[in-house]
Amino acid sequence: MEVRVQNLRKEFDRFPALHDISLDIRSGELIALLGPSGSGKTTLLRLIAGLESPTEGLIYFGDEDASKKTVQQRNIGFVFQHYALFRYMTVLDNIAFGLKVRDAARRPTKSEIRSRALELLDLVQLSGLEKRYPAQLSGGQRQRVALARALAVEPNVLLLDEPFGALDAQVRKDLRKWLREIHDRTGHTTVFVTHDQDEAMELADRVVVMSQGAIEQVGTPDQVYDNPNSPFVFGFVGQSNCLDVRVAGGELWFEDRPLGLKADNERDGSAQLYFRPHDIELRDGCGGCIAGLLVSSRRVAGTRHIEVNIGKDHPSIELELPPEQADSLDRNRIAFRPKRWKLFRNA
Ligand SMILES: Nc1ncnc2c1ncn2[C@@H]1O[C@H](COP(=O)(O)OP(=O)(O)OP(=O)(O)O)[C@@H](O)[C@H]1O
Repeated sequence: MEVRVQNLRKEFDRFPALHDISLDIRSGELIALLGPSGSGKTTLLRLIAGLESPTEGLIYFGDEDASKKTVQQRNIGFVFQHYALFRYMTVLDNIAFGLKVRDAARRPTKSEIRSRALELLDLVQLSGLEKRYPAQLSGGQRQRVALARALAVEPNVLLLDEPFGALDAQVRKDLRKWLREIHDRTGHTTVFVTHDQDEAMELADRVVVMSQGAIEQVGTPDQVYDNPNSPFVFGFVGQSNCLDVRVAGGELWFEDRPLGLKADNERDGSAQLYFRPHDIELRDGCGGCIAGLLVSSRRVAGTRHIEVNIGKDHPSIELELPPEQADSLDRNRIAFRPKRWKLFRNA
């Protein structure tokens, strides 16, 4: 189901947790709400669910105004980071719970409930564990059961709040892939909260980047990574370097040197140059480059990350290079120039 959020504002005791949020979530879409702690992700999720009511604004489910509807009326499926399963119920009973407690008119028969729960258990790849109790499962298995339980009621919208947040890195990675597969099979409109950019980029159809109670950018993972629309998004989604530069005569200058980078349509004045650690080219001589000393070097998977000191008045720069290229550098003089970059003007 399509969900539309219109001009939402939420205050807690006059503290504005969300300012004027508008967002259209398409039917069947998997959307990630991504942002640092306190940016308002969970508050937005709880407003969509009906667990909080907005101070101002509307929420539509399809064409219906759902703003005044209860959680039950909205028919939401939830998975939280620490959403404890019912400890004294078996896995199968946990999954069946939402169907069992339906009012008599909408409740399927006992055998229909059982077969639906078994189907879901199979979907989340836990067949055979139906008689276990939550304490007899791993953390990852518990979250799979929680997802099966949320799906049992055929929710209009599935809301996931850091569902893998408490799990270790490898399990998280596996579950991410698995969740994407389940989503592709079941097609529920899904909103997923995370502060982990890798998780958002890998899983979501679109990413909503939030900061301080507002939406900074909405786009596909490629759009927000390749074309961030603010310094915040550039810095939050992926690694970045930032350098104070000057625009003069359609060119970029760093201190007293031109960088050999054109800024044709920019007015003269100061600006911030953002670029990714791997989007650079090494230079031999320094006609148009940034130069500095190698401070440290560390291996990260297939690349080497090197830190370059470019002068005491500037933050150090991080570059990402193939190990063989990094190892052949003269540590006393690393010269480079961004290949892809973006300029943000100082106000
Ligand atoms: N019930 C509440 N009462 C008062 N303030 C609240 C309440 N819930 C949230 N806030 C405040 O609203 C802001 C947004 O909180 P929210 O939990 O939505 O952020 P978040 O992005 O989900 O953060 P995290 O990643 O840490 O969970 C925070 O400043 C928080 O302190």
